[in-house]
Amino acid sequence: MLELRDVHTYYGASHVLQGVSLTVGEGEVLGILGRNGMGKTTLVHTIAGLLRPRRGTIEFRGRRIGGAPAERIARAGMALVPQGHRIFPSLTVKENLKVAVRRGTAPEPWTIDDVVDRFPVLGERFGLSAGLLSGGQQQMLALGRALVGNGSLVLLDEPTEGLDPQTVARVGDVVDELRGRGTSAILVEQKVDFALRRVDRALVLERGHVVHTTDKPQELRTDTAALRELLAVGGAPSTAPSA
Ligand SMILES: Nc1ncnc2c1ncn2[C@@H]1O[C@H](COP(=O)(O)OP(=O)(O)OP(=O)(O)O)[C@@H](O)[C@H]1O
Repeated sequence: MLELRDVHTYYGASHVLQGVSLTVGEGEVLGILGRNGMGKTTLVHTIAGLLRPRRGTIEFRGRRIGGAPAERIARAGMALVPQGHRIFPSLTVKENLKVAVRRGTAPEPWTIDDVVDRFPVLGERFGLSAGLLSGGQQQMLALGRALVGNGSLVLLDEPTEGLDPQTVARVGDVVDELRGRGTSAILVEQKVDFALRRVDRALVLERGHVVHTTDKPQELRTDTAALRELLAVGGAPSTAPSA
């Protein structure tokens, strides 16, 4: 589905991704963990085509996409839920969803009704300008927009950031459902326990390098010593069991 080989990304002279290699298989959910500023968003933006890698190759569904424009990558079946819920504030909730709908390549397509069913508050605010939604509601809308885009790979960049626990649980259900529907995903999360509960594999980024990978995320979840070493967490709120 997705393969990165030795990808390097810079901001000007600042060398942020320093040779990242990873794969995401068909229907697989990969977790990306790491402390603040370690390059997670840079990695997701490089995959989605918002940043151009200076070296290395990226293949998506058998095609080289490294350096391709974001629109082309989106059309090829990749959907991004950006950090900081980017939506169209002057469009209504309904319009935001409608303009995002694609037949796409998802194994089991999502409809606007599916999104409203999972996040009823969006249905209640259907005719409202999206800019008037709360931050959490905008995040649900951003996720909904990615879902109805029906890509075969969904990139979720901290989809639970700033959400109340009940909404975090709903987002968790949606991630589980994506996985159940056979859609591949990359889940970037600060909530380590939330992520490790629902990914098939996980990697840890540290200063632009992959310093750890596991295909047994459940084992890492309970290995507090390893978590402390890799992520400097342990007993911190982000590792507390979550839905
Ligand atoms: N537009 C930019 N220009 C220059 N440097 C940047 C830019 N965006 C990010 N960086 C730097 O790149 C590094 C990686 O940032 P990135 O946002 O990818 O990390 P992150 O792991 O996603 O962190 P967070 O969890 O805080 O979002 C940081 O040192 C950051 O300061």
